[in-house]
Amino acid sequence: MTSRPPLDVLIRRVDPDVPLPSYARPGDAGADLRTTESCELAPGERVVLPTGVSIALPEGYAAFVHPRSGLAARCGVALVNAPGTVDAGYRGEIKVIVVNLDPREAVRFERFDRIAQLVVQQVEKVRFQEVAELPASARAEGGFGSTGGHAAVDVGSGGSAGEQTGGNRYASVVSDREGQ
Ligand SMILES: O=c1ccn([C@H]2C[C@H](O)[C@@H](COP(=O)(O)OP(=O)(O)OP(=O)(O)O)O2)c(=O)[nH]1
Ligand SMILES: [Mg+2]
Repeated sequence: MTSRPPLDVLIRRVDPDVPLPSYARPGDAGADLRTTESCELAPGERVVLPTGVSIALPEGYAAFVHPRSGLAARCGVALVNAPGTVDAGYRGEIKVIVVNLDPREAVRFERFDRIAQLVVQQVEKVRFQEVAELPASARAEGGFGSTGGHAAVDVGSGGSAGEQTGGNRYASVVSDREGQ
């Protein structure tokens, strides 16, 4: 099997001392990102951590900031927006939005700890072609547990994705409506 040569991605250190993102093992999909700031997160607390690097991806690519499974399993650390999307045109410092989901324990990060991993992928740019009817498919409109295995979520008529029936358990996104 022939493997493709690696893609060259331009990178700039915002923090001159930060180690560059690197793959821990051959075959890894994600290159580990480090934080340049130390911090302590109380249970439930979130923080935006700098990584000390910015990149210039070729057009047609995006980078995705994924959580590290070990941190999630051991400490309950998650990324609020996982996976974070780094656009090809973004030249700012890559940031990581970390949350401590452990109900009891604080979590501490030291400078240069590995906090997330960056997966670079080719992405399609699409042209949306509006039609009155979409072509038929086996799944049709079935979603959210429609194949069984657990109680299907009733999203109701006009309900937003993920809305729970019988309660107001979804967060309002009012502040995001300006851009629509
Ligand atoms: O985990 C992340 C996610 C995003 N970004 C940067 C790169 C990305 O190109 C930019 C914008 O991200 P996104 O499009 O997800 O955020 P938005 O809220 O839609 O902001 P914008 O209005 O700037 O697109 O922020 C990060 O550094 N880390
Ligand atoms: Mg955006």
